[in-house]
Formats: sequence, structure tokens, C-alpha cells
Amino acid sequence: MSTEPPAAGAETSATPPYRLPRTGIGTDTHAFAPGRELWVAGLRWEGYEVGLEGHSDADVVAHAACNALFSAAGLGDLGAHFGTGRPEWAGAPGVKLLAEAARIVRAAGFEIGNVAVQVVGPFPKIGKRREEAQELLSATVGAPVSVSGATTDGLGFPGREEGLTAVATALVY
Ligand SMILES: Nc1ccn([C@@H]2O[C@H](COP(=O)(O)O)[C@@H](O)[C@H]2O)c(=O)n1
Ligand SMILES: C[C@@]1(CO)OP(=O)(O)OP(=O)(O)OC[C@H]1O
Repeated sequence: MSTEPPAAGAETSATPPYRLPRTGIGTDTHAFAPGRELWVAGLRWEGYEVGLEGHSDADVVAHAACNALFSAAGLGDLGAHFGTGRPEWAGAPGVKLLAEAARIVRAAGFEIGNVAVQVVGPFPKIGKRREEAQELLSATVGAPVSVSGATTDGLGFPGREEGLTAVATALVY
């Protein structure tokens, strides 16, 4: 590894057009609410008395993945592209926002390496439908999407079953 500074004008990873792959991070949190369908990771989860409250279907996995993609591409965040003031996104399924986020990232000149998302909360049990969720979200993004789950051991608002959070990373190049 050279310790010499780059020659004047030499292209480095710190200069446009930033040719190295870029990673991004995203989260999303929504409260549980009665009378809503529970949509998480693009899937409808039956048998629960609550869904997630939001302007769209509040799919925290899809939203965190959108935020991670926009973060990796330096294109802002969910609200910058799908603001709650825009009626066309009212009730929108998470996979619709995710497909649009992937289109926006590619339109900006990037290709998508992969996305990884983890749900933080006691339910729904992502592991029971992991393959189904990964196949759907990977087809939606056009790149591998991995989905996992973790609880908070009863701690905090997820442990009190007040809401759900998802954390995502994305790689673009
Ligand atoms: N929403 C969730 C939460 C957890 N899992 C699975 O349970 C395992 C144990 O979770 P802890 O975080 O309490 O250790 C976890 O590794 C997942 O396999 C899940 O599927 N969905
Ligand atoms: C998705 C949008 C738009 O419908 O609203 P919500 O469904 O409330 O979800 P949020 O995670 O708050 O992101 C903001 C908005 O872009």
C-alpha cells in the first residue's frame, strides 16, 4: 500500500465519480394499531389483531430498505421521495415504494449489489416466511435482499409490543 499522496489530479476513492462501491444504512419505525392489516417484508401476516400505522401500509422492512438504498446512492431518504403530503402514496404497498426506490437509484447511474434488512421486534416471526419474503423483495429490487429478525428480549417499545423497527444496509456500485 503506497504511503505517497496521490499525484495531483489523480482519481481516488474520495474524488468524483466515486468509482468504489458505496454502502448505505436505513431504518424505519411504526407503531402498532388495531384495525390495520399487518404488512411486513412485502407479506400480509394473518392472525394478528394489529397492523402498523402509517400513510402507506407502513411496511417497516420495505421502508428501511428504501432508506438504505437512497443512503447508499446519496439520494436522501424516504420522505424526500415519497412524502406523506403526496396522495398517490396513501396506502401504498411497501413493495411499490421499494420498486420505485430501486428504479430511482438505477436512474441515478448505480447498480444495486444487495440489501440486508433485520426486523427488531417479537412478531411477526420473520424466520417462518424468510424464503418467501426474500424471494419477493429480491424480485422487487432486482438484486439479493436478505431478511432476518431479532427481539429486544422484552425491552423497550418493541418488547412492550408498541411498535416495530427495521434496520437495513444496502450496497450500490
Ligand atoms: N421478529 C422476529 C424475531 C426473532 N426471530 C427469530 O428468533 C430468534 C431469536 O431472537 P432473539 O433476538 O430473541 O435472539 C432470531 O434469531 C430469529 O431467528 C424471528 O424470526 N422474527
Ligand atoms: C412512506 C410515507 C409516504 O407514504 O409515509 P409512511 O407510510 O407514514 O411511512 P414513513 O416511514 O413515515 O415514511 C414517510 C413517507 O414517505
